[in-house]
Amino acid sequence: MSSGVIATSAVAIDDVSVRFQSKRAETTAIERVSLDVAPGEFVSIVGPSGCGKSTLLKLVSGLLQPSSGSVTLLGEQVRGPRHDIGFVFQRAALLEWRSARRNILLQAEMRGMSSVEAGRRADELIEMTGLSGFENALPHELSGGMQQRVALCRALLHEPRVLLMDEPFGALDALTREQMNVELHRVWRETGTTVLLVTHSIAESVYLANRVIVLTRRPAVVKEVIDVDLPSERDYSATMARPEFAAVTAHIRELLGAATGHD
Ligand SMILES: Nc1ncnc2c1ncn2[C@@H]1O[C@H](COP(=O)(O)OP(=O)(O)OP(=O)(O)O)[C@@H](O)[C@H]1O
Repeated sequence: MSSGVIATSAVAIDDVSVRFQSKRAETTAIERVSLDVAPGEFVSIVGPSGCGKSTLLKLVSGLLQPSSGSVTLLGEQVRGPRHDIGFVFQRAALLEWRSARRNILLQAEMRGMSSVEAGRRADELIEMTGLSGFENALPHELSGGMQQRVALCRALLHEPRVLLMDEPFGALDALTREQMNVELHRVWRETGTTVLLVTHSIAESVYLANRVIVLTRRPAVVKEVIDVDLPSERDYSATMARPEFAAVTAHIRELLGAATGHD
């Protein structure tokens, strides 16, 4: 940490606004949003389409600078692209000519990691995400869920303390998505990584998170922050059947209904 200050938050978004300027108009995507994410926390972000969720992740990764306010990642103000994070997008974006394992190892090559250490870590992640036996398969030989697992392994290879996920399971069928939720939850518990997840699925947002941030329609402001009071070990079916789960998801649905103005 350059400032010598001990970071109490993994991510601190402080009074951030984002305005996009074009020749035709100015769009305010985010309006005075503040959010603190503790180390090791799993935070889901939900909100109406186009409200500014991806913009929020871009701010944290340093791909975008706020118009006002500040973003701090691991104790350092974000002033440009940060390479000490992991990022998983909706599309796995794998290199078609490289095997699953070599796609994962791409991360190490780009970072100049020791190949022995990277290989050890890749094998550990392959095992953790159930990809064993498919290390040498090419992307077109993998299912959509498997491709996303490879993308997850690639994002975790350098053991980032913060993982950003932008609708990572949006292109998967419902059943595969549930399986990926269970796996992601387990991987998160095993790695202790701080996760910020943008999702359109209310069930996913609640099943995975310690907290759910509900944003309003654009310009996004924080409508409500919901603490998820569920056991940290979460069997999927048992969690879905819990009355607290039903109550929280119903509450979020209501908030989003109000947020989109269709109420
Ligand atoms: N580079 C940009 N230039 C101009 N406007 C932008 C830019 N990036 C995003 N926007 C606008 O900012 C708003 C928020 O976009 P963003 O992608 O963050 O929304 P989102 O909540 O992630 O959407 P979705 O849920 O549909 O993926 C939208 O109105 C979008 O058109």
